[in-house]
Amino acid sequence: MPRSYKVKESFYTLQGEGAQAGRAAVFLRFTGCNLWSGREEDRHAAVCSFCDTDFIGTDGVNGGRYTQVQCVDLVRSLWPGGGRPYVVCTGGEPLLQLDVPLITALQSAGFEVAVETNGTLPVPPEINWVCVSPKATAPLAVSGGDELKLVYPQPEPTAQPSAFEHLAFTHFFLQPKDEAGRDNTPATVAYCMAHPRWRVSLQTHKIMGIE
Ligand SMILES: C[S@@+](CC[C@H](N)C(=O)[O-])C[C@H]1O[C@@H](n2cnc3c(N)ncnc32)[C@H](O)[C@@H]1O
Ligand SMILES: Nc1nc2[nH]cc(C(=O)O)c2c(=O)[nH]1
Ligand code: SF4
Ligand SMILES: [Mg+2]
Repeated sequence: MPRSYKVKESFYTLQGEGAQAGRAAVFLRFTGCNLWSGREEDRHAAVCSFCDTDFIGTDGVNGGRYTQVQCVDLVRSLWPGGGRPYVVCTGGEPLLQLDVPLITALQSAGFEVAVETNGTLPVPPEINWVCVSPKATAPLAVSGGDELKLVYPQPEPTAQPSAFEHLAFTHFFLQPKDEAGRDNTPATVAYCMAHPRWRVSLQTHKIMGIE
């Protein structure tokens, strides 16, 4: 039996965040995370308590249990043709499942492979674009990549922007934490203006009303 991947959902949209914002991409959202069960009743006790995503189960659009071949076929079927085929692997925590055979199979199908990770797991060097988003007290297992995208603010001393500036990332972004009853954009703008190595990343898909 070939191994199977649990996929919550997969869809074609524009990357909303970070240095690739505005770029067409197939999103491949894997089920499950190591920093939160995904259940609301566990949120208050989770290491990562502000997640904006449902990553439980396989019931989303194009969700299911897929072999490597089926996964690649799904991603390929969602790309419209032309351009620079791009797949963003996210979750949940994609590196609980995304492995080198799937990465290289996606690349053989013509895709550049990006990952959105919380940085607690080793990142296969084969990945073309690495976005790390550190969380609260979760120990970082990653020392570099293409972009570090920190949700801001987070109260923990271990999650302050200054704790990451020594790392080997090309881009350093602060992304306003989306939370009910509070707009974190002004504080994010103020921090970036006072500390110019940081840039603001807005969740532009939410502004545009797309997935
Ligand atoms: C849902 S996570 C999945 C990937 C991975 N588990 C991670 O945390 O990077 C995708 C991106 O959304 C960001 N994110 C999650 N909740 C957010 C929120 N409430 N406000 C702003 N960004 C958020 C994460 O930091 C991450 O950059
Ligand atoms: N459009 C769009 N861009 C995104 N960038 C990162 C996302 C994620 O949930 O990982 C995301 C997402 O969910 N939608
Ligand atoms: S690490 Fe990522 S997927 Fe997991 S709970 Fe936090 S934001 Fe959500
Ligand atoms: Mg999202």
